[in-house]
Amino acid sequence: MTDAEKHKLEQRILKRFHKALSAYSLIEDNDKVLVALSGGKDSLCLLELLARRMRIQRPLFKVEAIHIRMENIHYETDTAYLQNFCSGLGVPLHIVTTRFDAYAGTKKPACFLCSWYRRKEIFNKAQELGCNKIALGHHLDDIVQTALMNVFSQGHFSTMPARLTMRKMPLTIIRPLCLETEADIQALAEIRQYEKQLKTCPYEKASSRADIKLMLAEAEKINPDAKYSIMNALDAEGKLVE
Ligand SMILES: Nc1ncnc2c1ncn2[C@@H]1O[C@H](COP(=O)(O)OP(=O)(O)OP(=O)(O)O)[C@@H](O)[C@H]1O
Repeated sequence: MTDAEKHKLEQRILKRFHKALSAYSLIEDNDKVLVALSGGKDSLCLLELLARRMRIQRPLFKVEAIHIRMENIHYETDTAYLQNFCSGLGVPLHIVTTRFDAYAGTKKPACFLCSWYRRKEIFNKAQELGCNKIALGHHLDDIVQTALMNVFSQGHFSTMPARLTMRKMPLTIIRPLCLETEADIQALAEIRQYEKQLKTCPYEKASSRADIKLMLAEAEKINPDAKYSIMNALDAEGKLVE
């Protein structure tokens, strides 16, 4: 990629990030945002963008990061790398270790339990740290794929919103990458040389998300803007703010 192409990519990512912040009122003065950092390209990109934005005068907000280690899942996350990454951005990192029992009297799949216990730790830590917002690294492709999966399997038009105010906790979930494409984030990850984390989860298998991705690629042959069209429909129906 030439320097001019890199510059163009960075400008597009920044523009979409700022558009998401203002269109869905994601950040306000005095917010304290806890970024959920998995170590994957999406949340690394999210943390970089929020940490840089934090240094600008308005709005005045603080950023911290959390990484959850699941003791019983052998994710080889390089925590020293995450620590360095956060230090370089001037962001405190909290590493929390937890575990779940995949066989304990429940028929819920391991992936559901893992994600449920991870969220629980993130919510608890956010409240302990006095954070009012939690930022997740989902991007436009994730949001559009989820919408299609919900239409096909759940019978309703809904998705992961850009901003979700929790009813039972004083917390708001935000997704500042909601207008970024996965391809752009992937390209940025290559430019920045984000370290790839080794995932060796024993429960991970081909998901229905992979099938939806293929289907969406087919739809893009008919209309290259198909995913933006689905995103516009979600926006028009008020599905991106709850
Ligand atoms: N172990 C973790 N610790 C903290 N946050 C996490 C962890 N795993 C996932 N998350 C948060 O949940 C989001 C979605 O998780 P998912 O596993 O679907 O990641 P992904 O689409 O592969 O994104 P990423 O590239 O950030 O890993 C992540 O972007 C991150 O914000």
